[in-house]
Amino acid sequence: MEKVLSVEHLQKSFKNTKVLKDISFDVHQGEIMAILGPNGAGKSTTIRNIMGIMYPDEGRVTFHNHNGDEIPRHKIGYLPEERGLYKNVKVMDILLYFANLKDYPKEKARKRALDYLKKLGLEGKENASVEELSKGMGQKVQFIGSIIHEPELLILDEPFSGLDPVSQEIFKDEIKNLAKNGTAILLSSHQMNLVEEMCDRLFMISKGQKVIYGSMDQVKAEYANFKCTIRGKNGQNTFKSLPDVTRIDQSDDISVLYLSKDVHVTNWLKQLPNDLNVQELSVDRVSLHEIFVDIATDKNIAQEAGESDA
Ligand SMILES: Nc1ncnc2c1ncn2[C@@H]1O[C@H](COP(=O)(O)OP(=O)(O)OP(=O)(O)O)[C@@H](O)[C@H]1O
Repeated sequence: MEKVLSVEHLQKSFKNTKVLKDISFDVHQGEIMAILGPNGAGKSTTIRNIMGIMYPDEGRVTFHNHNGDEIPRHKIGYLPEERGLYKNVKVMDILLYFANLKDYPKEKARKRALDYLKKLGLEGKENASVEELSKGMGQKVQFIGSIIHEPELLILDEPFSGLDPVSQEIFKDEIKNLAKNGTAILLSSHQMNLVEEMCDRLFMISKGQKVIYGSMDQVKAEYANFKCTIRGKNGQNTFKSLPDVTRIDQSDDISVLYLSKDVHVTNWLKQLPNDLNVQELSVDRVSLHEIFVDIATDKNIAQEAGESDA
């Protein structure tokens, strides 16, 4: 698929602190690319540099063949982390205002607005004033505002925050639909389960630096080793002679054994000691959530596994 956005070697400092250190990634047509990282990692700063809200000290942002101020911003949709809509304005008026800012035809925008209000469970709210809406409803309206003009690239900074689980699912499906229809999507989110379900590729950043970059499948193959969870009364010594165990977490009667990368699971299971107390046993892949927590807490799964590059 065609490359829509390219971020190359971005560097940015605030006062004397470097918050972006050589950030590079691409977003392609029709894909959902996640930008992930702990609080303060530099996600929003990266996004603000892409949007031209601030400028990088080094590096460049390219949208199709355009750089810097030449980028046609009306072809980009943006849901910022900071939410806010004018309070005493009708929902439809504010959506038409967003469309107008992007030079999008008014009648087409009205039709799209009504369609999306319906899809997002806000049918009949077009004449409500924004101040009558709940926080989640307001967020839905702001989301519609970011896509009303059929952008080629959609940047969503924490789109799920503050939404109930049902609304999160609706947003997730809608974002997937947009990608299916060709929109390139860059998504920042802390909801790892949703990211894991919906994203094609991910870029993980920690302390302003790349830690992981690759397709979801590559990342899983590279970092999501197996773990074996055993419920039963077992001491640390029980597992001492077991091969291919990189870490053991034990609390009460639960032991979680993290297995090394290329372990053959069935062969490994055969080596469990005979005197093991097993009430329950499961073998699973480490989730994206666990990979994230390890990186954020400097346990460094990523460094152990080696870096993936897309
Ligand atoms: N305008 C600014 N002036 C000074 N420092 C800033 C500014 N904006 C961001 N920072 C700093 O840059 C770093 C990265 O912040 P950023 O908002 O990009 O992180 P983030 O990954 O989006 O975090 P979060 O998940 O908490 O939203 C932080 O240390 C933050 O304090």
